[in-house]
Amino acid sequence: MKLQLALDLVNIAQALELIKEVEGHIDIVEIGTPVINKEGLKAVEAVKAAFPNLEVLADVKIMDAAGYEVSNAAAAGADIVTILAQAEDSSIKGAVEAAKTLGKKILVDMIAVKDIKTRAAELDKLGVDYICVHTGYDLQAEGKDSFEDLRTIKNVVKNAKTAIAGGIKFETLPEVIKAQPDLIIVGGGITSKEDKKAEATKIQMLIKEGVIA
Ligand SMILES: O=C(CO)[C@H](O)[C@H](O)COP(=O)(O)O
Repeated sequence: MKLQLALDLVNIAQALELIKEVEGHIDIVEIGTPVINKEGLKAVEAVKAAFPNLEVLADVKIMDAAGYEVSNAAAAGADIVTILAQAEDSSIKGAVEAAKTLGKKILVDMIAVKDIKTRAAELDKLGVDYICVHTGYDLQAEGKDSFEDLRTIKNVVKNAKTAIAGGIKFETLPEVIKAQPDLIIVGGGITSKEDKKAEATKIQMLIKEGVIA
């Protein structure tokens, strides 16, 4: 199980500062959609230039023109690029093809998908690298989470790695670990804390132990 830190509510300078604090305790850093929408792919460029040894995910949430979008994110330094599960199959194929050519990976975000089981099985056959269940901020505010969805995709996904995102924090981590995803994505659960390094350390240790509550 790997830990991905999601950075959503920061500018480039704040992102660089924050990563410096927790660098040794995360596997992947995500440049979140709000950051890319505000600052552009230069946010990805800046992070990759400053932390070349860290895997960088560009959360561009592609919906169309997938090959082109993947190429742009890859050129900026992204190692992993996101596409929405609700994109056309031809877009998913385009993203996978471009990523393979460029030596990059595709993470599919299942946000807002109604039939998780069917779509996850389809995406798995299309050759994506990660399938990620995700409760976005708007549903988190209604008290929703993705724990059940994670168990669902774990039962149908045979080839891709599984991931989970959305409101995960130290206190809810045991529930996530129980389902054994390959990748756990934590944003506010680390970035909202006063001592981000201490929180990332605690979370990383729990993940490494693979503790099952
Ligand atoms: O993709 C996102 C929002 O669309 C976030 O990066 C993801 O939800 C993780 O952040 P948090 O742990 O704060 O929910």
